[in-house]
Amino acid sequence: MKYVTTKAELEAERLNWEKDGKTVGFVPTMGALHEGHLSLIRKARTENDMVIVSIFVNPLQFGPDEDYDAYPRTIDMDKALAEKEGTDVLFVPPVAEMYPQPPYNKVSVIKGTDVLCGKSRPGHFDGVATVVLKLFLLTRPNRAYFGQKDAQQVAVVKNMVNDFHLPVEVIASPTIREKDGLAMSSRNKNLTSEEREDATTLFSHLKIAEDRLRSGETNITELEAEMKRSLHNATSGTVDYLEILSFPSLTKELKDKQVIIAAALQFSKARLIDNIIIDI
Ligand SMILES: Nc1ncnc2c1ncn2[C@@H]1O[C@H](COP(=O)(O)OP(=O)(O)OP(=O)(O)O)[C@@H](O)[C@H]1O
Ligand SMILES: CC(C)(CO)[C@@H](O)C(=O)[O-]
Ligand code: BAL
Repeated sequence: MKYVTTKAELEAERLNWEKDGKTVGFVPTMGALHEGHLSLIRKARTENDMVIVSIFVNPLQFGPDEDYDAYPRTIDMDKALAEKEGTDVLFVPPVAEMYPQPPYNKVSVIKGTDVLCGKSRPGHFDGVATVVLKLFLLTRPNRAYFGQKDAQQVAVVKNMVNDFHLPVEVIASPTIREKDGLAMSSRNKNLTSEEREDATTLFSHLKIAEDRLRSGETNITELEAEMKRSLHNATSGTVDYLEILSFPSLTKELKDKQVIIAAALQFSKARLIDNIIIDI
């Protein structure tokens, strides 16, 4: 595995592969790798000749009171894990390599960003779209792999790719969970042991809502309100949102063939999100 930190080093690798007609799979991450990330790398490994993984904690997608500084950083372990999964290039740019000179131009994403995390974290998805576009242009992948845990992110990135005619296939991969159902997330490291125990209630509430929908519940507003109240009572965290929306359009009106039940819980030092997507 090549460990590269500059655009020039990455480009040198990329040009070699281009010359040889190799296909490229790309897995963007913010590091502190876990089985969720590794599942994406494994998928990329089986579907492409070459695999690029990036680790970059992107300041542009964090709000001023968010956890940019406290975000887990475990680069030595990440290098070993990425190498073990057969990554060809691990791209770990310093902030100045991605954002050399302020002020920064940004991509503005307005589709599907007025709900869920987009509503709670203003500007977050502009930051995500900006860095993902830059990373796509640097890595020029045939396929890029994202986790369904961040379902709104997948929808935003797919819309951007579609609207800007970017020549990349965006592939969404299922959420990998701990044995007790908690979605794996780098931020789980920032939970206290009590918070870790009660974090499982996030997924169990999504499951209850799923069961209710599957058994024919049609009063979505009432179901959301009930689930939100119950989640509030079951956790020491603060319920940021629990919403049931059409997927992938993320509208209240259930116009797509799928529905997303999504929730976010804010704990003392970690904000966790999770969702279940079901066919209707
Ligand atoms: N449990 C998971 N299963 C599948 N994919 C995941 C999982 N967790 C993260 N991913 C995906 O890995 C990619 C990189 O995510 P990121 O580095 O932010 O990790 P994270 O664990 O989601 O961290 P965070 O604590 O920020 O939520 C994203 O596409 C994300 O959706
Ligand atoms: C896609 C991403 C790497 C962009 O910074 C990030 O939002 C993430 O890790 O999900
Ligand atoms: N995986 C989501 C990135 C973020 O929360 O900033």
